[in-house]
Amino acid sequence: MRDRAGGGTGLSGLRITFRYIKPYYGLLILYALCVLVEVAYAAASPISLKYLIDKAFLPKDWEVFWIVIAVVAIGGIFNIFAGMLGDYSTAKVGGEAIRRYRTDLFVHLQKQSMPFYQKYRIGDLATRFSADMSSVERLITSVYPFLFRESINVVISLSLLFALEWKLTLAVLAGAALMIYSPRIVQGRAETANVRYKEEQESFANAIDEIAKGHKAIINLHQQRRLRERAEEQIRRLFTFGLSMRMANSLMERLPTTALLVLNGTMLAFGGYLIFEDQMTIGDFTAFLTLFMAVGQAGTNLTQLLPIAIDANVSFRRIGELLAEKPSVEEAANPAELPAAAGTVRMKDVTFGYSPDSRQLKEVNLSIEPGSYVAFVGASGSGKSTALQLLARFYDPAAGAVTIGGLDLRAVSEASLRTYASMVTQDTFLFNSTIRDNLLLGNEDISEERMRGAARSAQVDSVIAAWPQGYETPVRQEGASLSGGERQRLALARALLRDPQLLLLDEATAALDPSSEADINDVIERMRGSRTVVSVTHRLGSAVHADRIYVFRQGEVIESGSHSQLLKLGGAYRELWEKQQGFRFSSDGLHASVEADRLGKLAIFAGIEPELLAGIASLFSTYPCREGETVVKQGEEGNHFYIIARGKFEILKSDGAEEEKRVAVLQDGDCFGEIALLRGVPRTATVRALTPSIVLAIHREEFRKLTHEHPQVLATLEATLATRMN
Ligand SMILES: Nc1ncnc2c1ncn2[C@@H]1O[C@H](COP(=O)(O)OP(=O)(O)OP(=O)(O)O)[C@@H](O)[C@H]1O
Repeated sequence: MRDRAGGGTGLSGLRITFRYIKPYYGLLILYALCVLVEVAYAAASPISLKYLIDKAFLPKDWEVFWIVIAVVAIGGIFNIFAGMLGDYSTAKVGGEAIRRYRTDLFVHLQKQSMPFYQKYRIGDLATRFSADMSSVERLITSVYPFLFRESINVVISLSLLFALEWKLTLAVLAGAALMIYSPRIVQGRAETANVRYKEEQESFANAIDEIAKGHKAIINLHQQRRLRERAEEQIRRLFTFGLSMRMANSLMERLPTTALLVLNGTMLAFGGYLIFEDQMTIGDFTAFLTLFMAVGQAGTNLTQLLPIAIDANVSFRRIGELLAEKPSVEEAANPAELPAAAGTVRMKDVTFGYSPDSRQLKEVNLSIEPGSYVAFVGASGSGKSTALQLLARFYDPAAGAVTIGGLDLRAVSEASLRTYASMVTQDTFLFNSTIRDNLLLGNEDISEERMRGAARSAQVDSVIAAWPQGYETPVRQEGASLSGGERQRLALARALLRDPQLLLLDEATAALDPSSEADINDVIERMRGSRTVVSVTHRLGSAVHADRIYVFRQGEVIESGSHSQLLKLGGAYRELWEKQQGFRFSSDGLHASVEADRLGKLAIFAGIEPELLAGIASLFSTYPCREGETVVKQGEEGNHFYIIARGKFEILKSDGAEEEKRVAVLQDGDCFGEIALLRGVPRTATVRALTPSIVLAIHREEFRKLTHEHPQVLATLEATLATRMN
């Protein structure tokens, strides 16, 4: 749990407020003057009573009567104007202060690097910008001005009370200490309840964000009930914390009111005694009583501000926590500009970890010539995307350096790097605007022809043209209304429009069908010579024509060279390559088949004669899977064996009570569910598609028919699986 409230009475909030209102000192002085007028008038009114009673009513003096009435009326007019002017000053100063505070927070958030956005979830940030900012706004625009005015009011009224009757005032003051200190008894409890309530609000906002973003997966996995129960539990906690916060707040407000009642009694009794003893006139007593009522009311008002001040102070701390975060990737004090001309991109002995005690890249060295096409390949989790993100300076290396044209990226200005390099990430983000706006990103200088040219290169122009609103089609839910392939192509078109020297592609064609993928690979290859392209891909077919391929394994570059050089080397690349061979696809990618030779390379079919393998190959059917689709569910009986012809799947395990945990990622050429060929046992894990994928599947019954005629196949399979399990 973060930032649990300690003590504190809002001093840090006061200091921050002062910093933000300081530039408006002219308006602040005006406000102070207006308050003086208002307070003086409020204090003078009870005194006028003393004169009315003692000098006008009792002696029946009309002249004094009219003078007092005239003074009160003229003062009242001044008072109204002073009030209006004071309200304007506070609204203006408070509004400006909160505007600058909000902007500072927004700018600060924009400067943050990836770790910040991994630490704070959307609900955390949204709550601090909305609920917490509103609390602070209320404090600055209403509470502080009120506090200032009422404090002056109390001071002036108290001085007058002393002047009227010091003994009675002293007696009253002793009781007032009760009023001031009583709320402190519950202040700590109120603060803790307030922090808990806000944290719960934050976590509920995160839950709403999750159900909005993951609605498809939730329906698909039939998780509505589990999430509803979780939400009910959160709402219940909101209720409980809200109740204890409100009870603590109301106790804080009631204690001073109770103390005020005791004070009233004291004053009446002691005041009565002074009148009986002729130490006080009736006029003095009436004026004293009226003034005392005003002071008492002001004191009560002040104590009633306490819950609001506590609430705002907690909010100040929560916003302050964000403002204290330092970006892990910072711009140099005097940054250099990357030249427009392309330079060699290098990684020199780069070591990097997402956390201080982990190493996702270990002493990586690579060199990418200007205008070349380079591919990063390797198993899932080997560090390809991490290396690409360091080339885009989303992170800085822990050791070593990333350079472009000899300039260390840490010394380069962010603006020039973003113009020089553009990245298409795996998780395409689209703004909730139109398709056109998503492509142009506000750059109105780009002609219609250029925009369409980029869309054509990314194979998305004809798709957009087929939509009724064409380029004006609105994008909703950050692109969730579009298919994964459409999003990926739009992201590529957007990157091409920026015309970067260095194009960084992270699995940019993973969600596309084979023919669109081939078309985009053509476009990328045609860029060779004019643009440097670095492409992360797990599909080696896309890397065949690369000038240089870097093979990653566990954060290290273990091989590099051209496709033919790496095949000749006969190492990890060759092994990966062979795993991905032996599949045929229709151009729309809806149908696939596997060759008998390829089946023979799977451990479970090793040693089976080629004719029988051909028979087994013909039994496989094609299953295209949508992104997020669950192919195998943990606990359900399995009756299919699967080979991934194209795509990426995650293997998830859960021990029942806990959330599912990813234990592996499988991709092109991998297989799963072998045991289902022999018997129907519950699946030990869930398998879910990470990208649109194609799997080949064979049903146990189909396989059984074949093994009836050829029992040796079953015997081979039994033997292989038995060896694996031992
Ligand atoms: N933001 C992150 N925080 C912590 N660990 C991460 C983060 N991103 C990636 N990793 C871990 O770093 C390692 C390398 O991941 P990376 O994404 O670079 O691999 P990859 O080869 O690109 O794999 P894939 O093709 O599946 O994306 C993996 O173990 C991954 O779990």
